[in-house]
Amino acid sequence: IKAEELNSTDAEEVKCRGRRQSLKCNPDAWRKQCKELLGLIYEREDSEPFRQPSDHLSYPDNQDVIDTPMDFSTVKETLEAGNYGSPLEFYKDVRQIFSNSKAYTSNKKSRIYSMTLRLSALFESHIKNIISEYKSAIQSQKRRRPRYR
Ligand SMILES: O=C(NCC1=[SH]CCC1)N1CCN(C(=O)c2ccco2)CC1
Repeated sequence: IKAEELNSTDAEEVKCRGRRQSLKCNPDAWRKQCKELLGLIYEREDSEPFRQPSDHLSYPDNQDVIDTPMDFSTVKETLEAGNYGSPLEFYKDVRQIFSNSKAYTSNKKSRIYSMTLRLSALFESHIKNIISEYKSAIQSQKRRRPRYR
């Protein structure tokens, strides 16, 4: 069979078989990429208030406003324990951190809330292609298996 006779999915699959470990085709590459992204977030001073669970003593109403507390140390532990099945689950938890802060803050000008705006701009600019590379790696790994009904 000549290469040009392969359809695009086959060609993609053949290409991926050859380059299994490359970023494009490795469906597990996202874990390392998310670890690196977390490192970037930790480097930012803006992440300081979000690296540990908010202490309910100084923010008492936090509990009733926030039904899913989340912070970057929890995300880091979950990622390092291998308890995220995909970058989408990682994405969901990180976005929870930002939405909690938004839900909690009384005014949009609050210092802490403005920190989450900068952090989420950084986060969104990186997570986008981690997720799209993951999705295309999954696509190219899909072998067409006959579906037995
Ligand atoms: O207490 C913490 N973090 C843990 C810390 S900070 C240093 C010691 C332990 N917060 C405060 C509440 N949070 C907000 O997003 C917020 C929005 C408007 C006002 O507060 C989340 C972060």
